[in-house]
Amino acid sequence: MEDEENIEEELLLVESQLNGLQDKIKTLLDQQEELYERQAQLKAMLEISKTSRDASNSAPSVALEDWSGKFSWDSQADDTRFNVFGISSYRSNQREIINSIMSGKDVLVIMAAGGGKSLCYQLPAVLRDGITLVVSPLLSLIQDQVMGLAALGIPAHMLTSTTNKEIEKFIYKALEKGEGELKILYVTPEKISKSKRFMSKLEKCHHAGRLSLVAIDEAHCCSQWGHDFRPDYKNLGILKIQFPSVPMIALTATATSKVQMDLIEMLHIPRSVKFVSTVNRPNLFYRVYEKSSVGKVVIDEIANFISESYPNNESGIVYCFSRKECEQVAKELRGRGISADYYHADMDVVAREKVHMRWSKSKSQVAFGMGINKPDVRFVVHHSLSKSMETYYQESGRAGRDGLPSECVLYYRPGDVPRQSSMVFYENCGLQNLYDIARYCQSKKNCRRGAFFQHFGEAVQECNGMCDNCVSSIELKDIDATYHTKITVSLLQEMQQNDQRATLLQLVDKFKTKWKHSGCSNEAVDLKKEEIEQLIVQLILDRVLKEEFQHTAYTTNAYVVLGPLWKPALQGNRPVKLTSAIHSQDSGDRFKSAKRNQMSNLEAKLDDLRRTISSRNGGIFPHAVLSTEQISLLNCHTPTTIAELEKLIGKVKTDKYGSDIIEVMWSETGSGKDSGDGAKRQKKDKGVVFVESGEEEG
Ligand SMILES: Nc1ncnc2c1ncn2[C@@H]1O[C@H](COP(=O)(O)OP(=O)(O)OP(=O)(O)O)[C@@H](O)[C@H]1O
Ligand SMILES: [Mg+2]
Repeated sequence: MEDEENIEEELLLVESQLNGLQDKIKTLLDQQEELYERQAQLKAMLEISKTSRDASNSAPSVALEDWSGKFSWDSQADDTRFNVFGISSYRSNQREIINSIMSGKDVLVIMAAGGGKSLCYQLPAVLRDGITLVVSPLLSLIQDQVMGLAALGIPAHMLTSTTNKEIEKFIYKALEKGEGELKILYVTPEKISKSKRFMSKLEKCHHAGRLSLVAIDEAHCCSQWGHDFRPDYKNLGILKIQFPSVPMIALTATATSKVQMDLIEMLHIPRSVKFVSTVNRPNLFYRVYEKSSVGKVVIDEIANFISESYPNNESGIVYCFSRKECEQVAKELRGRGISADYYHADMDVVAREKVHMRWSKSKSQVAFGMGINKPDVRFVVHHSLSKSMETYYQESGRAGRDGLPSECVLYYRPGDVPRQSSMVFYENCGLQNLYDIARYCQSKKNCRRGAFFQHFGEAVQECNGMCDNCVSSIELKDIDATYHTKITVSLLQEMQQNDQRATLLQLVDKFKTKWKHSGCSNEAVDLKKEEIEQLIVQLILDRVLKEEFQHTAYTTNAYVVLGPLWKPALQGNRPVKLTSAIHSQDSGDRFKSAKRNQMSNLEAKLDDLRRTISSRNGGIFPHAVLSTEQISLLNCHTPTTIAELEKLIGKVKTDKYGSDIIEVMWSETGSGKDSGDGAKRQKKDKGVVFVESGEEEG
């Protein structure tokens, strides 16, 4: 009997030790996974650095070459740039890239969206004799390019599944026999990997010395480490093998060192000359809005945002989670008077072309979907978060490709994270990538631009007040959520012991019930539903919790379970902080819409001022000088000193525009250094009437 008790006691002890050990193993496995990841990155970086060193050793001309020097084609290139493309000067790296291509080198170009990659292969295509082959992943992108080139009078065609027989015949003749006028031929990667007929025509073209250049656009699609892997891109290596003497240019807006390494290897261009430009898009204003859990409210907010900020039919794109959602949101926006068209790559050709044309010609304001190429897109709205920072960078980067100020707005709610995670968890690094962008969205303090620099491993540059967090006037506070975390973890622990699971939203409900029962005697603050969601996602990002997936016949469900670091969180050893806005976004927006169309004199003057400053600063976004919310705030609080102003609009803007703003404030409110003047004071008193301060005072 006693023996049995002893055994049972020891059994319990062993079991609890085993549990502890299993947790440690889990943590170690997670660490191992991270280290493997880092190991792969470092290996890739080492390899790239070796490759470029080998390349420069074996071909010293590459290292010695000055790509910005003088070349025999200079005057012809300048003439084509100006007279054909209508471009008055090169942007950063364009000339060097064109020169290296013209010298017959293979080239790898990493240049931000809208940086001007197309010119880098289109100009050499025009200058060199023969036909340039361009591989591009999306029909819509190809259509845009071909349309654009046609407008410039450059003979360009595309050969895709939608090309009619007659044009196909024309293209094949041009390739095979050099008949007809063809300078640039666009194809999708499937043509290279799947059409033997096409490849044999291309071979003939090359054999006759008429294949002048091969360009691989959106080259990141080659790499499964990239955000947009396309299996057919993997087969493009064949091009360099079959046409070794033809220069190849691979272009992308984003490539981590790992992806660069992959590209060089897969495309067989180890000696390529590499040009890397900054990822910074200084003309884009980035912001994240809190997204309501009520679908209709979100649509109202988007509709308000568009009609208020872009009343003159300026073009924009809205990205949604799924095609179905695109269709729905487009319909609802139309119902609210916004001319919105729904557009995606799989639509039937005629319908797609119609939509595309309407939008390109600015007959409709908003387009939905992907891969649309219009330089004067003034805003890109994300109805829900993208699946990675790279994807977001690329999609939001469709705004302002003409270099003019534009805006990128993402509507975020934590509940959208599991929607995405159940789609991406099976992808290579899918969850890790998603959590990176979730971190971007959850942050209320960090510079949005800084997040891009960090993600792409680039030195930080000035944001210049071009993101919400850098210019925010919303007061933030840190809530101590250590106790809430304990409750969440113990809740999940109990559930897991009973073999139960909960989705994020179910967990929020369970949390609320448990919170009520816990008596609230604790000093911890009561969290709003949105804050609980935010906390749970933060705990997932901090690995206190994690997501687990279960497949059913129709769908994949994401559940929240204990993560590797749940124990210290349960013991309260690691304080958890949640950043919260004292004034919620919502009330700010309500404030804004209440003031809409009722601009006071002061607001009108501040609006003028922001336009003057923006044009004085080379056309930066007026919104970036002072947002409409900030104008309302100034109107309300009428600051008359720099110190007061700084409290309302932050340091960066005050340093830059403070004296101008204060001047307007003084002129309108009659306040200022010399406000001892009775008449001015009287004017100020009048100005204050609308905030009813007189009544309060009296
Ligand atoms: N040197 C230049 N001066 C003025 N405008 C330019 C110059 N080079 C390109 N552009 C314009 O910039 C816009 C974007 O160019 P392009 O489409 O080549 O960008 P991209 O780098 O391919 O971007 P993405 O990654 O989005 O495809 C186009 O409207 C183009 O005409
Ligand atoms: Mg491009």
